[in-house]
Amino acid sequence: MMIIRPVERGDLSGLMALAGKTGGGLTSLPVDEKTLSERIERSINTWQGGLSKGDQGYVFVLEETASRKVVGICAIEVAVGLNDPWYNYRFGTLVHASKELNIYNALPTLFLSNDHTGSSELCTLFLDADWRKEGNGYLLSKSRFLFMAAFRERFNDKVVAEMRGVIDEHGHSPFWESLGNRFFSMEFSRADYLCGTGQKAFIAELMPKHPIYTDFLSPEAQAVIGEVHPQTAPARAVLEAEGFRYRNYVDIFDGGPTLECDIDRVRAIRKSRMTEVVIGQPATDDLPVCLVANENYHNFRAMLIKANPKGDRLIIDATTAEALNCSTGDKVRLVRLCPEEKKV
Ligand SMILES: CC(C)(COP(=O)(O)OP(=O)(O)OC[C@H]1O[C@@H](n2cnc3c(N)ncnc32)[C@H](O)[C@@H]1OP(=O)(O)O)[C@@H](O)C(=O)NCCC(=O)NCCSC(=O)CCC(=O)O
Ligand SMILES: NC(=[NH2+])NCCC[C@H](N)C(=O)O
Repeated sequence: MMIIRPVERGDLSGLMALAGKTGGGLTSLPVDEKTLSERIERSINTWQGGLSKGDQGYVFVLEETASRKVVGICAIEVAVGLNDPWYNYRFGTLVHASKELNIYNALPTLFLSNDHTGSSELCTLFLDADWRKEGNGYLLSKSRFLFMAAFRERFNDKVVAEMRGVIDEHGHSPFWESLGNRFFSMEFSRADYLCGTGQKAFIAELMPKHPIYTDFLSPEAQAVIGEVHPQTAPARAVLEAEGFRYRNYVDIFDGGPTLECDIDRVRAIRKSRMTEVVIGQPATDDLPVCLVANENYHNFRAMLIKANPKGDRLIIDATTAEALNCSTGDKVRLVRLCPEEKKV
C-alpha cells in the first residue's frame, strides 16, 4: 500500500536518495545532507507549533508500507517571503509609441516583483521514476489539498507553485545563460544550489534591478519564459486540472512559470467532504479512485481508495484502516482523485 505521512528524522537517507535523482533545478531538494536534515527538523517543529508563520513548512513523504521505503516527497510552505524577500518576474508589457511618426511598439518586459509575499506555496514535489505509476504522482501532489482543507486556517487565501523551468541534459538553463549569468557570474547549478541551501543573500546583492526588455535576450531564453522542464510537465498538468493558472509570473533564475490559485477554488479542496469510516468488507463494484485522508493533524495519513465519492460511509478493510490511522466511527475526508471526466 502507498501512504502519505509527515516526514520523520529516519527519512533522511531516503530523502538524500531522492535528491540524487532529480537531475537538477529542483531548488528545494538539493543533494545536501545538512539542508535536508534541517528541513526535516523545520517540518517537525512546524507540526509541534514552535515556529512563526514565515518559518513554517510541512514536508510529507510517500511510503510503500510493506518495505517502508520512501519513494516520493512533497511539501507546503505556509507563507513565503516573510523572512527574506520573495522575488518573481512579472512578464508584462511596456509600450513606446509616437502618434506623430505613427510608430507603436509594445515590448514584452520582465518586471521584478514581490507580489506573492505571504502566499502559501506548494513545493518540493518529486516521485522516484520507478514509482511513476498507478496514480502515485496524483496522490503525492494532491494529498496536500486534503491537508489544506482539513487545516484551512493555517494557510493563506492564495496558493502558488513555482514550477521547475527548462534546463538541458547538462544542467544549462537558456534563460540563465542569457540573463542571470551576466549579473551573477556563476553557473545556473551553483546559483540554484546556493538558493536551495539557504544562502540567498547574494540574490538581492547581485540581481538586476531594472525592468528587462526580453527582445534583448537570446531567442533560446525568450522561448523558455513560462515553460516547464520536460519532467515537470506532469506536475503542471496535475495542478492545472485542479484550477491553478499561469498568470505571467516567472522564476528569476530559469524563467519557469509560477502557477497560482485561490485556496478555496482548488477543486480537491472545494469538493472534498467528510465521510464516516466503517471497517468491513469493501464493495467490489467498479468505483472511482478517491483521495482519502484522516483529519489527525499530528498523524496525518492520505491514500488512494476505490470508493463512492458521494457516500456517507466509507467501508474499508482493517489493513487499510490501520494504514490510514483510523477506525470505525472516525470521520475522514474524501474527494474523487480526478475531475469526473478523467480516469487514472
Ligand atoms: C510530478 C510527478 C510527481 C508526477 O507523477 P507522474 O509522472 O507519475 O504523473 P502522471 O500520473 O504520469 O501524469 C500526471 C498528469 O500529467 C500528464 N502529463 C504527463 N506527461 C505530460 C507532458 N509531457 N505534458 C503534459 N502533460 C503531461 C498526464 O497525462 C497526467 O494528466 P491527465 O490525467 O490529465 O492525463 C513526477 O512526474 C515527478 O516526480 N517529476 C519530476 C520532478 C518534478 O519536476 N517535480 C516538479 C517540480 S516543481 C515543484 O516542485 C512545485 C510544484 C508542486 O509542488 O506541485
Ligand atoms: N523555477 C525554479 N527553478 N523554481 C524551483 C522549482 C522547483 C520547486 N518549486 C521546488 O520546490 O524546489
